[in-house]
Amino acid sequence: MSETIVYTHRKVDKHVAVVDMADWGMEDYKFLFKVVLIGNAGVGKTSLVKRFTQNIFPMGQQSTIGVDFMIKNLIIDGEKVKLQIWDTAGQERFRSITQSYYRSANALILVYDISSQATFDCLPQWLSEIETYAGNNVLTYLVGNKCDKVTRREIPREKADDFANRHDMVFIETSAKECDNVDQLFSQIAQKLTKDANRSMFATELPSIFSSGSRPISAQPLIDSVKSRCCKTS
Ligand SMILES: Nc1nc2c(ncn2[C@@H]2O[C@H](COP(=O)(O)OP(=O)(O)OP(=O)(O)O)[C@@H](O)[C@H]2O)c(=O)[nH]1
Repeated sequence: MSETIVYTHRKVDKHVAVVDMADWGMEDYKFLFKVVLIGNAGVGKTSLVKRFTQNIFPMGQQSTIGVDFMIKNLIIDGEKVKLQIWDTAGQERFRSITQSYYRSANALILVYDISSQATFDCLPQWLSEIETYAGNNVLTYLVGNKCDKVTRREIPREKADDFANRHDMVFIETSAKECDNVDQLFSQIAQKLTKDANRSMFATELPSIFSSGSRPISAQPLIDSVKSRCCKTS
């Protein structure tokens, strides 16, 4: 497992910019969110992460061994947010290692390959893994990757959309190769998590530890600590 910090700077839309580490101090951010990618081997998890974090699509990508992680900084509506992106191995033999990363995830990205029926057929198994190992309120996205393979499509978009709706997931199709919807995927997740974390803070009227110069917050422990305080005082 290795931590890689990558330097890129671009604007995704009027709300979100992916920014260079050099612009911030290491501890200078409001929220830290953990995002974990899961799904069968070869669906393109590593390629999605590399496209988002480094804006590259390396040919001949090696299979992931265990887990890998990357950090990316974003500015969401003026707030500094750090995404810790965990890329897990799809191969069955790593399953017991990768399962241990679900619990602390703020968001899960479940990936299949739109040109492979087999990867879509495995989704119920992945959902049962999520149910067993992830937290209750984890934000889950279903991602149909390789949407550039138009003539080899095996899963109609509507079928996947329907599956996602039935299982309370947000659905999006991407192409790591063609850079389709990849920034949108990660920035939508970061925006939703930021909104939810801000809402939780506001609802519980936390003291003003978030004013400038405050220490960074890892979103899940923050929300947990807010909940436990509420219980004590009520
Ligand atoms: N056409 C096309 N090929 C892709 C795309 N994304 C990934 N690939 C290819 O699919 C293969 C597998 O990609 P990976 O990113 O290694 O897949 P993975 O899900 O990380 O695989 P594991 O690490 O084994 O779990 C590679 O040959 C990639 O080049 C895509 O969007 N379009």
